[in-house]
Amino acid sequence: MHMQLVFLSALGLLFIRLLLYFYHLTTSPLKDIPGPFLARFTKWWYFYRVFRGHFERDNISLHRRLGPIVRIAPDHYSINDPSAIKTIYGIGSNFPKSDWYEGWKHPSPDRWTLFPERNMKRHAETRKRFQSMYSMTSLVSYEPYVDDCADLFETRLREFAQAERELDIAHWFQCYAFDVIGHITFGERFGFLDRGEDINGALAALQNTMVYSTLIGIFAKWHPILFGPMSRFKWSGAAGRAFIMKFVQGIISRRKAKEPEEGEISRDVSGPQDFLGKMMQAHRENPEKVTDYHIFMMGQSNIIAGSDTTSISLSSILYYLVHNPETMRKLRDEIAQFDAEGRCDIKTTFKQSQEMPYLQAVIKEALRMHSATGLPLWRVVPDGGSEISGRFFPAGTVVGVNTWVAHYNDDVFADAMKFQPERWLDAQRDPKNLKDMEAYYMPFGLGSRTCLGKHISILEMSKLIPRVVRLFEFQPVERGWDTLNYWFVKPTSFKLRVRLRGTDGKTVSSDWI
Ligand code: HEM
Repeated sequence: MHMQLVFLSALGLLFIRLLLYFYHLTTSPLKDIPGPFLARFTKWWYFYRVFRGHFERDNISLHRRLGPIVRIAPDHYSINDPSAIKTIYGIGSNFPKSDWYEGWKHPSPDRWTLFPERNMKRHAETRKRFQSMYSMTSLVSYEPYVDDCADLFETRLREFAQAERELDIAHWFQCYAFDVIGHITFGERFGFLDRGEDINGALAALQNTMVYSTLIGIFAKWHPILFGPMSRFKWSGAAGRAFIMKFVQGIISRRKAKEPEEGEISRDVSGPQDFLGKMMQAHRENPEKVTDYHIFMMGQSNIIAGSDTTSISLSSILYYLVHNPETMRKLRDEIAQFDAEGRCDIKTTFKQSQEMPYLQAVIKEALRMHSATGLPLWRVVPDGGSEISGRFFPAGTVVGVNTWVAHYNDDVFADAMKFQPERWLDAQRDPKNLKDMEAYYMPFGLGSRTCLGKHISILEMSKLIPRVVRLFEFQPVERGWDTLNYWFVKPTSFKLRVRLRGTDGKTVSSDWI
């Protein structure tokens, strides 16, 4: 009898829920917005599509078929309209990140981090406190660390060239990006470039974290329930996050143990100074403003947000160069010309790289064609609702623009499927076109949540690309590549043959044997 009562109450509750659900469905002002049939009722459609690992393609094709606003899940709308950018992401827009970002943090409220932070006040305060460490003027203090890693990267490529062995350059870019971010953040390289292997399983741990966070975020309520039990399994993304946290804590403790006394600290700000050094100095000066938790949290953010993103972007730049020989030729011509004028060293300085228009256009266009992140940047419509793309969206609706959808919009980027660095140079003569493209160009996100490490990643890319392109020739082993999108759209492999171009870095060698 007792069991029967429980069963009937559960059934009753389910029925009421279904009724409310259908009431919402039929009265919603957004009910006529098109989308896959299942997406009207459940998030499982979105989950399944993301799980397959190619959501950027699904998202583009949905918009091509169904127009600028598409339903992806109940109350979740993907937008493809340049006019929506300012409303959703503009500074002061007040659209917080959605609960999808919950999956990117430890479930404990005390263990918040910057990237998934949904409390807009705490986010703004924290960001303001640390943004000078990521500024253009700070880059000078990080440049020697990048040079160190670029030296090692060059050595590894020379070895592959000499041994006439093909290499997975996506993997080596990952080694480079990890070592650079380790060096810049903690003053020590992790050693990936020395060994070329996944030391202590850190790369795998990060990848597992990506998959876990991307998927669990879709059903964010499950994250606090599943995180604990799943952390026990080494292969799981939850364990991956725990691994990275321990890894970062370990480095910080080692560094603290080595830290000199207050009086011994060098105040030479013109020399290289890593992130941790800067943070620890700020902590000593004002321990309440820069706490131990801040030091840990920002260090961890750099590793998670700044390694794969940069390596994917480097792969993308080289991918489009090796598949577009004419672009490669033009880039080499620019490098040779700047070299002849004494304006481009082998270890290209950041300043020199910024003066090379074709190099910058190549980087920009490659990041348009293949952006590191490939899911909509979900935000919640604030109180009072909002008009987006000619429709009124009630408060609480989740809306987002996917970088890939924006970048493949033919109205903004003519012939968007085509890799054309020249579009950025030609647009200099057409300010309206340039303004439109810039406004819908978002590889680093937008507005108050735009990438904090953007300048650092541009430093890493701008220095390495001219160096390898002038010293080496590359031949792709296969045309095209495969990618997997678990938030980061990662190439699964990118195999190349590599050959030295000649000691002067100018000789173009004969055909591949
Ligand atoms: C080419 C390389 C990179 C790309 C394409 C990239 C892309 C992005 C994007 C798209 C966002 C915004 C995500 C959103 O709105 O949901 C973001 C945020 C962020 N990125 Fe990057 N990133 C790169 C490199 C880096 C590096 C090197 C660092 C650190 C040194 C970094 C640190 C961060 C942080 C801390 C945030 C969160 C900012 C906030 O919420 O205020 N990123 N990045």
